[in-house]
Amino acid sequence: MAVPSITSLAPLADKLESAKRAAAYRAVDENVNFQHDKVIGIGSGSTVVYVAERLGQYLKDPEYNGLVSQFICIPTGFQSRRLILDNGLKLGSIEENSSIDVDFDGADEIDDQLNLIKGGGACLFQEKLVSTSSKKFIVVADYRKKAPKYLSTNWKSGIPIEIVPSAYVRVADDLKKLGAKHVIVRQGGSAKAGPVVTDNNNFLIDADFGMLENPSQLHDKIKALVGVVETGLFIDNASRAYIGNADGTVEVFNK
Ligand SMILES: O=C[C@H](O)[C@H](O)[C@H](O)COP(=O)(O)O
Repeated sequence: MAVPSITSLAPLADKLESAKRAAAYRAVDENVNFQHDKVIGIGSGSTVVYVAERLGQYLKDPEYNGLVSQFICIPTGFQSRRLILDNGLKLGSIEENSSIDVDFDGADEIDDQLNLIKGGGACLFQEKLVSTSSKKFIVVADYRKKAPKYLSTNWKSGIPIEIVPSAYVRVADDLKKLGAKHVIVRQGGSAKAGPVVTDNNNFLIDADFGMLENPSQLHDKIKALVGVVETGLFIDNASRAYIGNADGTVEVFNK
């Protein structure tokens, strides 16, 4: 079956989903070099679902099947592993593929320099490992994610920070000393009594520092704290961002 053209797609019932799909499909169409790319990173979240879906459509197209069936897809967590398998793509590991041709991932917020907040879905460490191992890192997101200028303008729940569980009190205290106004250990809510446990068996802290004029400096300070595994600030990492709008149009921002 030939890959459906973007212009022929029927709109989805939910406009937000249409926006995510439009961004993801176009990002795949414009950033996978089917002749040369061999290793593809597949991130986490609700937008990247459509990236895997689009690659699955290419896999079913006889014109691309021979190439896409040879792609090795590197996941960023449990959900993304399932996305790869459910779309018939070949699952690989970063241990065997430490250089990735192109990585696609979502974001919680994107500033005007293409710095990101990520980790709203608790997947930030593996996402950073994969995105910083990629020659191109393409962000896919819907219209709610673009900050007018600075990070933490729209994303109000704080910077996600993955930490070693035994260090949670110490890291929380140190974050307050760095200026965090509000610090919480993320809880599982009705789905789990107690803290969220990441795919790496760690905890997450969400630390609210207000609007971020210098996210790079803050990232460095947080990263230096004992007990911090990684921060959800992705600095100077993304190559390009595809932002889907409710009307199905997509805006493209380059680094
Ligand atoms: O931990 C989750 C990831 O960083 C996601 O990529 C991020 O939360 C964006 O997810 P969504 O595409 O669902 O907005």
